[in-house]
Amino acid sequence: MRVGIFGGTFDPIHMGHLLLAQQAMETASLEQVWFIPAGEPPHKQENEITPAQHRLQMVRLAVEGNPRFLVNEMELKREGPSYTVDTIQILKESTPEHDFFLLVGADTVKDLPHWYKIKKILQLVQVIGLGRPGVRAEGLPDFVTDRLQWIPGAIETSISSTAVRQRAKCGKSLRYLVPDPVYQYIKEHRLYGT
Ligand SMILES: Nc1ncnc2c1ncn2[C@@H]1O[C@H](COP(=O)(O)OP(=O)(O)OP(=O)(O)O)[C@@H](O)[C@H]1O
Ligand SMILES: O=C(O)c1ccc[n+]([C@@H]2O[C@H](COP(=O)([O-])O)[C@@H](O)[C@H]2O)c1
Repeated sequence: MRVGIFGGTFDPIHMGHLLLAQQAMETASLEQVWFIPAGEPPHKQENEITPAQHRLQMVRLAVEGNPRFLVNEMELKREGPSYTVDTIQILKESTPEHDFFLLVGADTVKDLPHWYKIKKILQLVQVIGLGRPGVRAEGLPDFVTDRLQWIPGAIETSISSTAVRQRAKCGKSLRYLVPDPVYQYIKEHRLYGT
C-alpha cells in the first residue's frame, strides 16, 4: 500500500494540515495518510508546546470520519527527540509491504537539509511538498530536489498553528480554521487562552 506519513507538532491541527494531506494523497495516489504527532519536535522549544495528550486528541478529532486518514502514536511513546529517520526506519521494518511518502509544507522543505540523517531519510522515502504562501524553498541541494515532488496546481493556504493560537488568545473565532470538533475541544479545555 502507498502510505503518506505526515508528522507535525499539530499545536493545534488546522485546515492547512488537512488540505496538505488531501492534496498529497491525490498527487501521489496514496491509499492512506498517517498523521504522526511529534512527542518532542526536534526544532521546537519543548516548554512552549501543549501537552501531548491534547495535541493527540485534536488530531484524532480532526481525522474522525475519514477512513483514509489515520493517527499513529509511535512518536508520543518514544523517549527523546522525535527524529523522523527513526520513525521511518521503524515503519519500514515493521511494515515492509508499504511504500512510504513523507508529506511536508514548504517551510519544512527548506529546513530538510538540516534534519538529522536527512540523506538516509531520502534514501528511504520520497517527499511530497505543499507550498505555503510567502515561503520560497529555493537553492535546495540536489539530494533533496531529486527526491522531492511539489503538488501541482495545489491550493495553498497561509493558515498556521501560530496564527490559530494568536487568534485564540485575542478572543477571535477559530471557526473555518480548524475542524469544528477541534474548536469545541479547544474551548472545553481552555487551550491557547480561550
Ligand atoms: N498552511 C500550510 N500549508 C502547507 N503546509 C503546512 C501548513 N501548515 C503546516 N504545514 C506543514 O505541516 C507540518 C506540520 O506543521 P506544524 O504542526 O509545525 O504546523 P505549523 O502551522 O507550521 O505550526 P507553527 O505555526 O506552530 O510552527 C509541516 O510540514 C508544515 O510545513
Ligand atoms: O528528524 C529531524 O531532524 C526533524 C527536524 C525537524 C522536524 N522534524 C519533523 O518534522 C515534522 C514537522 O515539524 P514541526 O516542528 O514543523 O512541527 C515533525 O514530525 C518533526 O518531528 C524532524
